[in-house]
Amino acid sequence: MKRKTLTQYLVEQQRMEQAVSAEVRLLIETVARACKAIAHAVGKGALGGVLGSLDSENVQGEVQKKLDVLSNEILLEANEWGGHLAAMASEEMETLHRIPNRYPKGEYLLLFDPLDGSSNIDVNVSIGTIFSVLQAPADAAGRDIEESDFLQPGNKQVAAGYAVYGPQSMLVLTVGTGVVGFTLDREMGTWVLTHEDMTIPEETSEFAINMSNMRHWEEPVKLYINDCLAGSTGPLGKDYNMRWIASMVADVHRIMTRGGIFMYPRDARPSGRKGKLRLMYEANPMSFLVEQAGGAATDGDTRILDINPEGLHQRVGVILGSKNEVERVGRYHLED
Ligand SMILES: O=P(O)(O)OC[C@H]1O[C@](O)(COP(=O)(O)O)[C@@H](O)[C@@H]1O
Ligand SMILES: [Mg+2]
Ligand SMILES: [Mg+2]
Repeated sequence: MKRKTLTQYLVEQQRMEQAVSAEVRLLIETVARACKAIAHAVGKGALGGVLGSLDSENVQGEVQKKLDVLSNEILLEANEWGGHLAAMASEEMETLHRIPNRYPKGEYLLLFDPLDGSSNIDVNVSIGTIFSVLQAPADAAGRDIEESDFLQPGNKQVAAGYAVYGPQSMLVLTVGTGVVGFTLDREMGTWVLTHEDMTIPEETSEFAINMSNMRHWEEPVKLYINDCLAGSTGPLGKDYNMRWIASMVADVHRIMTRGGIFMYPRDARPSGRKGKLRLMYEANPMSFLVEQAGGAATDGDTRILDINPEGLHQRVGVILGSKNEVERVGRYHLED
């Protein structure tokens, strides 16, 4: 059986489903090309001199790894001259990056976490790239894009996806017509459609959370996890399994494949009150994908895709995955 490539899939989405414009199709192809270059750099590891940290910190005060910066540069360079973007924003940059005047401009905005799971880079565990596409507001035509143009709720995303650099490199994508997955054919250098119609089972008995933060969590999360730990003799009546890779991309990819619930909740630490993960670069694109695959995503109280962002680097509590389990955690919050 001859499989479709990413290009063929996108042409179909444009011509037959009218799910993407020609610009978005080209934009996604450009992001995918950049992810291929990042996959290549990741694969070289110590041989390519890409492991280890730099002396710099990003805007969030986190030490930057060489691969954080390299991946950011690859994405910026690949997308600058394509003519489909008005501006970009990244977890690794303090403010937006407007398309320079020497290049043609388009009407879309691209946001990304260039390298997700930074703590796993040097230990050879799966990492990834997450991206989100928005349309610039109509009144932005003919003027410079501002940060406020990016501050749209996640339900306005035109497309979102992630690449996971693991035993295989995969690109998982939604343009609002379900979720599909492509595997990188390393010999041919092509993204090949291998996972059609990815769906998350509604039920699960597998949770993912960083248990070392337990003492800081809010009460509903503590109660829920305690009930999971109580297993089949506890109130939930079943034994749970636990996984925590510490790369959101890899944890979400597992959930996309076999279900589960992923939680990085708000907590009582000054650094955790608003959550750890970033709304615009991590929570929104992943929530769009998860919902398109039949799952759910909230911050405990509110659907993530309905949150009105206040800042580019805003953080948020994240609870996402199998629908019935996410709703269950929502009930713990309601009872609080
Ligand atoms: O080290 P912790 O607290 O378990 O946090 C892990 C989480 O942090 C992240 O690595 C944050 O992303 P970055 O690596 O892009 O900063 C998530 O991918 C992951 O889920
Ligand atoms: Mg990240
Ligand atoms: Mg990152």
